[in-house]
Amino acid sequence: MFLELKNLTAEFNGFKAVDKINMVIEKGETRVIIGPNGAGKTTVIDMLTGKTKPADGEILLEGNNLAGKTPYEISDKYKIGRKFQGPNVFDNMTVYENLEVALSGHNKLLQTFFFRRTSTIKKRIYNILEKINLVTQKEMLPCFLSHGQRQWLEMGMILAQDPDIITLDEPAAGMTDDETYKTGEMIKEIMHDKTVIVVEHDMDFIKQIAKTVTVLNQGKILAEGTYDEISHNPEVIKVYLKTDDEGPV
Ligand SMILES: Nc1ncnc2c1ncn2[C@@H]1O[C@H](COP(=O)(O)OP(=O)(O)OP(=O)(O)O)[C@@H](O)[C@H]1O
Repeated sequence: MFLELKNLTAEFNGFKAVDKINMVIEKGETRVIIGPNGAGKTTVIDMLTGKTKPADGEILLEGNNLAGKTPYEISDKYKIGRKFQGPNVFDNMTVYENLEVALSGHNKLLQTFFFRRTSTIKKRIYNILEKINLVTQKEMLPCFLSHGQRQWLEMGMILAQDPDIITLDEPAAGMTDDETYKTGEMIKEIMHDKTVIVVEHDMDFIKQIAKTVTVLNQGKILAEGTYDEISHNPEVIKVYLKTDDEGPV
Protein backbone atom coordinates (compact mmCIF):
# COMPACT_ATOMS: atom_id res chain seq x y z
CA MET A 1 0.00 0.00 0.00
CA PHE A 2 1.44 3.39 -0.98
CA LEU A 3 -0.42 6.03 1.01
CA GLU A 4 -2.96 5.24 3.68
CA LEU A 5 -4.86 7.64 5.93
CA LYS A 6 -6.10 5.72 8.97
CA ASN A 7 -8.70 7.21 11.32
CA LEU A 8 -7.19 10.60 10.54
CA THR A 9 -8.64 13.32 12.72
CA ALA A 10 -8.08 17.09 13.03
CA GLU A 11 -9.45 19.06 15.92
CA PHE A 12 -9.62 22.82 16.43
CA ASN A 13 -10.70 23.83 19.95
CA GLY A 14 -12.69 20.64 20.33
CA PHE A 15 -14.30 20.92 16.86
CA LYS A 16 -13.55 17.92 14.65
CA ALA A 17 -12.78 19.45 11.24
CA VAL A 18 -11.74 15.99 10.01
CA ASP A 19 -13.27 13.04 11.80
CA LYS A 20 -11.67 9.60 11.58
CA ILE A 21 -11.29 9.41 7.83
CA ASN A 22 -9.82 6.38 6.07
CA MET A 23 -8.39 6.59 2.56
CA VAL A 24 -6.04 4.50 0.46
CA ILE A 25 -4.25 6.18 -2.44
CA GLU A 26 -2.22 4.09 -4.86
CA LYS A 27 1.12 5.12 -6.33
CA GLY A 28 0.68 7.11 -9.55
CA GLU A 29 -3.00 7.76 -8.89
CA THR A 30 -4.70 11.13 -9.35
CA ARG A 31 -7.19 11.47 -6.50
CA VAL A 32 -9.64 14.35 -6.29
CA ILE A 33 -11.21 15.42 -3.00
CA ILE A 34 -14.46 17.35 -3.26
CA GLY A 35 -17.09 18.54 -0.83
CA PRO A 36 -18.97 21.62 0.37
CA ASN A 37 -17.22 24.60 2.00
CA GLY A 38 -15.86 23.67 5.42
CA ALA A 39 -15.97 19.90 4.69
CA GLY A 40 -12.35 19.49 5.79
CA LYS A 41 -10.63 19.14 2.38
CA THR A 42 -7.84 21.66 2.97
CA THR A 43 -7.33 20.35 6.50
CA VAL A 44 -6.62 16.88 5.06
CA ILE A 45 -3.94 18.42 2.81
CA ASP A 46 -2.65 20.47 5.77
CA MET A 47 -2.16 17.27 7.78
CA LEU A 48 -0.57 15.45 4.88
CA THR A 49 1.96 18.25 4.36
CA GLY A 50 2.67 18.82 8.06
CA LYS A 51 0.99 22.22 8.45
CA THR A 52 -1.61 20.84 10.85
CA LYS A 53 -0.82 18.19 13.42
CA PRO A 54 -3.45 15.43 13.47
CA ALA A 55 -5.31 15.03 16.77
CA ASP A 56 -5.51 11.32 16.09
CA GLY A 57 -4.84 8.69 13.44
CA GLU A 58 -2.04 7.88 11.05
CA ILE A 59 -0.69 8.97 7.66
CA LEU A 60 1.19 5.94 6.39
CA LEU A 61 3.49 6.41 3.42
CA GLU A 62 4.87 3.01 2.47
CA GLY A 63 4.49 2.07 6.13
CA ASN A 64 6.11 5.21 7.62
CA ASN A 65 3.82 7.27 9.80
CA LEU A 66 4.10 10.94 8.81
CA ALA A 67 1.51 12.22 11.29
CA GLY A 68 2.99 15.13 13.21
CA LYS A 69 6.23 15.42 11.22
CA THR A 70 7.39 18.89 10.21
CA PRO A 71 6.55 20.39 6.80
CA TYR A 72 10.28 20.50 5.99
CA GLU A 73 10.78 16.81 6.76
CA ILE A 74 7.68 15.88 4.81
CA SER A 75 8.77 17.79 1.71
CA ASP A 76 12.48 17.01 1.92
CA LYS A 77 12.59 13.42 3.14
CA TYR A 78 9.20 12.05 2.14
CA LYS A 79 8.96 14.05 -1.12
CA ILE A 80 5.49 15.47 -0.77
CA GLY A 81 5.12 18.80 -2.61
CA ARG A 82 2.34 21.32 -2.25
CA LYS A 83 0.79 23.92 -4.48
CA PHE A 84 -1.30 26.34 -2.48
CA GLN A 85 -4.41 28.10 -3.71
CA GLY A 86 -3.12 31.14 -5.62
CA PRO A 87 0.38 31.45 -7.02
CA ASN A 88 3.42 31.76 -4.76
CA VAL A 89 6.13 32.90 -7.14
CA PHE A 90 9.00 35.37 -6.82
CA ASP A 91 7.70 38.52 -8.51
CA ASN A 92 11.09 40.14 -9.04
CA MET A 93 12.53 37.15 -10.88
CA THR A 94 11.84 35.94 -14.41
CA VAL A 95 10.00 32.73 -15.16
CA TYR A 96 13.34 31.06 -15.88
CA GLU A 97 14.91 32.31 -12.63
CA ASN A 98 11.93 31.15 -10.60
CA LEU A 99 12.42 27.64 -11.95
CA GLU A 100 16.15 27.88 -11.33
CA VAL A 101 15.59 28.75 -7.68
CA ALA A 102 13.05 25.95 -7.26
CA LEU A 103 15.48 23.51 -8.77
CA SER A 104 18.48 24.55 -6.71
CA GLY A 105 16.65 24.96 -3.42
CA HIS A 106 15.74 21.33 -3.10
CA ASN A 107 18.80 19.62 -4.43
CA LYS A 108 22.00 20.04 -2.49
CA LEU A 109 24.19 18.82 -5.32
CA LEU A 110 22.66 21.13 -7.90
CA GLN A 111 22.82 23.98 -5.38
CA THR A 112 26.61 23.80 -5.49
CA PHE A 113 26.57 24.44 -9.22
CA PHE A 114 23.68 26.89 -9.12
CA PHE A 115 25.40 29.94 -10.54
CA ARG A 116 27.33 28.00 -13.13
CA ARG A 117 24.12 27.24 -14.94
CA THR A 118 25.40 23.90 -16.09
CA SER A 119 23.97 22.42 -19.24
CA THR A 120 22.20 19.79 -17.12
CA ILE A 121 20.34 22.48 -15.19
CA LYS A 122 19.53 24.41 -18.37
CA LYS A 123 18.20 21.28 -20.05
CA ARG A 124 16.08 20.46 -17.04
CA ILE A 125 14.64 23.98 -16.90
CA TYR A 126 13.85 23.97 -20.64
CA ASN A 127 12.22 20.61 -20.24
CA ILE A 128 9.96 22.00 -17.52
CA LEU A 129 9.28 25.22 -19.51
CA GLU A 130 8.04 23.06 -22.39
CA LYS A 131 5.84 20.99 -20.10
CA ILE A 132 4.21 24.08 -18.58
CA ASN A 133 3.81 25.90 -21.92
CA LEU A 134 6.00 28.86 -20.94
CA VAL A 135 9.03 28.63 -23.25
CA THR A 136 8.30 31.95 -24.97
CA GLN A 137 7.61 33.63 -21.62
CA LYS A 138 10.86 32.49 -19.98
CA GLU A 139 12.38 35.97 -19.67
CA MET A 140 9.16 37.59 -18.46
CA LEU A 141 8.43 38.67 -14.91
CA PRO A 142 5.44 36.81 -13.45
CA CYS A 143 3.38 40.03 -13.27
CA PHE A 144 3.10 39.96 -17.08
CA LEU A 145 1.73 36.43 -17.12
CA SER A 146 -1.98 35.60 -17.11
CA HIS A 147 -3.44 34.13 -13.93
CA GLY A 148 -3.36 30.67 -15.50
CA GLN A 149 0.24 31.02 -16.63
CA ARG A 150 1.31 32.01 -13.12
CA GLN A 151 -0.36 28.88 -11.78
CA TRP A 152 1.49 26.81 -14.39
CA LEU A 153 4.76 28.42 -13.35
CA GLU A 154 4.10 27.31 -9.82
CA MET A 155 3.33 23.80 -10.99
CA GLY A 156 6.67 23.89 -12.80
CA MET A 157 8.39 25.01 -9.60
CA ILE A 158 6.91 22.05 -7.78
CA LEU A 159 7.93 19.69 -10.59
CA ALA A 160 11.47 21.11 -10.37
CA GLN A 161 11.61 19.84 -6.80
CA ASP A 162 10.78 16.36 -8.14
CA PRO A 163 8.35 15.21 -5.43
CA ASP A 164 6.73 11.77 -5.46
CA ILE A 165 3.39 13.14 -4.25
CA ILE A 166 1.96 16.49 -5.34
CA THR A 167 -0.95 18.13 -3.56
CA LEU A 168 -2.85 20.82 -5.44
CA ASP A 169 -5.39 23.04 -3.71
CA GLU A 170 -7.92 24.28 -6.28
CA PRO A 171 -5.49 24.49 -9.21
CA ALA A 172 -8.21 25.66 -11.61
CA ALA A 173 -9.63 28.41 -9.37
CA GLY A 174 -10.04 31.70 -11.26
CA MET A 175 -8.96 30.24 -14.59
CA THR A 176 -10.72 30.68 -17.92
CA ASP A 177 -12.33 27.54 -19.40
CA ASP A 178 -9.45 27.22 -21.85
CA GLU A 179 -6.82 27.54 -19.10
CA THR A 180 -8.72 25.04 -16.95
CA TYR A 181 -8.76 22.49 -19.77
CA LYS A 182 -5.06 23.02 -20.48
CA THR A 183 -4.28 22.64 -16.76
CA GLY A 184 -6.14 19.32 -16.72
CA GLU A 185 -4.16 18.07 -19.71
CA MET A 186 -0.97 19.32 -18.08
CA ILE A 187 -1.70 17.42 -14.88
CA LYS A 188 -2.43 14.26 -16.86
CA GLU A 189 0.67 14.60 -19.00
CA ILE A 190 3.39 15.95 -16.74
CA MET A 191 2.32 14.33 -13.55
CA HIS A 192 1.57 10.86 -14.93
CA ASP A 193 4.46 9.38 -12.93
CA LYS A 194 3.48 11.23 -9.73
CA THR A 195 0.80 10.60 -7.17
CA VAL A 196 -1.43 13.66 -7.31
CA ILE A 197 -4.00 14.71 -4.71
CA VAL A 198 -6.25 17.54 -5.85
CA VAL A 199 -8.85 19.56 -3.98
CA GLU A 200 -11.22 21.02 -6.58
CA HIS A 201 -14.75 22.30 -7.16
CA ASP A 202 -14.93 22.45 -10.97
CA MET A 203 -16.79 19.28 -12.01
CA ASP A 204 -15.72 19.36 -15.69
CA PHE A 205 -12.13 19.60 -14.58
CA ILE A 206 -12.63 16.75 -12.10
CA LYS A 207 -14.15 14.61 -14.84
CA GLN A 208 -11.11 15.35 -17.02
CA ILE A 209 -8.47 14.28 -14.49
CA ALA A 210 -9.89 11.99 -11.81
CA LYS A 211 -9.81 8.24 -11.56
CA THR A 212 -11.28 8.19 -8.07
CA VAL A 213 -13.14 10.98 -6.31
CA THR A 214 -13.50 11.18 -2.52
CA VAL A 215 -16.38 13.27 -1.22
CA LEU A 216 -16.00 14.85 2.21
CA ASN A 217 -18.85 16.32 4.19
CA GLN A 218 -18.61 17.73 7.70
CA GLY A 219 -15.25 16.09 8.25
CA LYS A 220 -16.34 12.62 7.20
CA ILE A 221 -16.18 10.65 3.97
CA LEU A 222 -19.61 10.71 2.37
CA ALA A 223 -18.75 8.71 -0.74
CA GLU A 224 -15.88 7.49 -2.87
CA GLY A 225 -15.86 6.24 -6.46
CA THR A 226 -15.41 7.09 -10.11
CA TYR A 227 -16.61 10.43 -11.45
CA ASP A 228 -19.71 8.74 -12.89
CA GLU A 229 -20.52 6.98 -9.61
CA ILE A 230 -20.05 10.16 -7.61
CA SER A 231 -21.98 12.42 -9.95
CA HIS A 232 -24.96 10.04 -9.84
CA ASN A 233 -24.84 9.39 -6.09
CA PRO A 234 -28.08 10.81 -4.55
CA GLU A 235 -26.37 11.67 -1.22
CA VAL A 236 -23.62 13.58 -3.04
CA ILE A 237 -26.16 15.38 -5.21
CA LYS A 238 -28.10 16.35 -2.08
CA VAL A 239 -25.22 17.79 -0.06
CA TYR A 240 -22.92 19.05 -2.79
CA LEU A 241 -24.01 18.95 -6.41
CA LYS A 242 -26.71 21.47 -7.09
CA THR A 243 -29.24 20.78 -9.78
CA ASP A 244 -29.54 24.40 -10.89
CA ASP A 245 -27.14 26.15 -13.26
CA GLU A 246 -24.80 27.32 -10.55
CA GLY A 247 -23.04 23.99 -10.10
CA PRO A 248 -21.37 22.97 -6.86
CA VAL A 249 -21.01 25.55 -4.13
N1 LIG B 1 -6.68 26.68 11.88
C1 LIG B 1 -7.98 26.51 12.12
N2 LIG B 1 -8.53 26.91 13.29
C2 LIG B 1 -9.84 26.74 13.53
N3 LIG B 1 -10.70 26.17 12.68
C3 LIG B 1 -10.23 25.77 11.49
C4 LIG B 1 -8.83 25.91 11.14
N4 LIG B 1 -8.65 25.40 9.89
C5 LIG B 1 -9.86 24.97 9.47
N5 LIG B 1 -10.80 25.18 10.43
C6 LIG B 1 -12.22 24.81 10.34
O1 LIG B 1 -12.29 23.46 9.95
C7 LIG B 1 -13.36 23.25 9.02
C8 LIG B 1 -12.81 22.64 7.77
O2 LIG B 1 -12.05 23.63 7.06
P1 LIG B 1 -11.33 23.34 5.68
O3 LIG B 1 -10.64 24.60 5.28
O4 LIG B 1 -10.52 22.11 5.78
O5 LIG B 1 -12.57 23.08 4.73
P2 LIG B 1 -12.60 22.94 3.14
O6 LIG B 1 -13.40 21.73 2.84
O7 LIG B 1 -11.24 23.02 2.58
O8 LIG B 1 -13.44 24.23 2.75
P3 LIG B 1 -13.32 25.25 1.50
O9 LIG B 1 -13.91 24.54 0.31
O10 LIG B 1 -14.17 26.40 1.93
O11 LIG B 1 -11.88 25.61 1.33
C9 LIG B 1 -14.02 24.61 8.82
O12 LIG B 1 -15.14 24.68 9.68
C10 LIG B 1 -12.96 25.58 9.25
O13 LIG B 1 -13.52 26.78 9.76
